Amino acid sequence: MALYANHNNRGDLRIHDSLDELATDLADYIAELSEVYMKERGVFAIALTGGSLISLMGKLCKAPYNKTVDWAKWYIFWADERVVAKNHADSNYKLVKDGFLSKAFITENFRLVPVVPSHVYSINDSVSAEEAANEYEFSLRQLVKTRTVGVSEISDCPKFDLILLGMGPDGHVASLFPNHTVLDEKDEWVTFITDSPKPPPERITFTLPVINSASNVALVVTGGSKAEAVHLAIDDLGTDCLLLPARMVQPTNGKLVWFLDKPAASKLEASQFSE
Ligand SMILES: O=C1O[C@H](COP(=O)(O)O)[C@@H](O)[C@H](O)[C@H]1O
Repeated sequence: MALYANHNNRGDLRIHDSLDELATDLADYIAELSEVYMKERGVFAIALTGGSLISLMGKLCKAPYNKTVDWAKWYIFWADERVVAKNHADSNYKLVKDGFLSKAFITENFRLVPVVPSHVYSINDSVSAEEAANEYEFSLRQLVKTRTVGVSEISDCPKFDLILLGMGPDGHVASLFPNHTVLDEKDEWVTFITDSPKPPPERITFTLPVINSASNVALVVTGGSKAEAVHLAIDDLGTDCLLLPARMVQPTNGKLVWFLDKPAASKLEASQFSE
């Protein structure tokens, strides 16, 4: 049985007994949002990351979602990407392609589920990290102009319908690492780093203003190795943990949801949220 709770100011918590249960809930959540924004805007702009999140999205490629989701209206982006070739084992694009997109094309019944290839916005992997970030931001600016991606009501930032993030045991989200100057970036939408503490070193990443302008942000975090970071990111602990990247995810006009398994949620102070 999943525990659905709301934390005072850190969003909704969905704590699951098993990864299978979490994956079903995540697929339901994404499919529901896809339908909502399809009706509201005619398209669904979703940004993914890499890591363990992608295998947890796998159920979307299976029944009933493979038939109910209107894949042709999806526009897919990356909230962070490693600056490596698209066929490199470290590429977040490759992870999504192998673990999700390629499966979305061929279903159990061998019927096509058409994610339109031109709606898949991967980075240019043949230029420097700086150029790749600039090019990615340029593409985004064109898509915001045409409102394929919405725009924030309070800044010129893109307003993604959904940004799906994982979190590392150090509390990093996308490629925003603890104590890194990238956390202070306020002007750019997409920036780059060349000194990631987690390999590979060169990455591009959405900045916090872009993440926090989204209509919906989901943090999908599993495993006991992340329990301490989950505690620091969610519980009320005074000012000490405010600079943890995951804690800096605070959608201004959007909704934040945490998908956790029990080991990841094991250090949460239950008194701070209501069921
Ligand atoms: O390096 C990265 O790590 C995070 C977390 O990955 P996980 O495997 O611990 O879930 C991921 O969200 C990010 O996209 C990736 O570049």
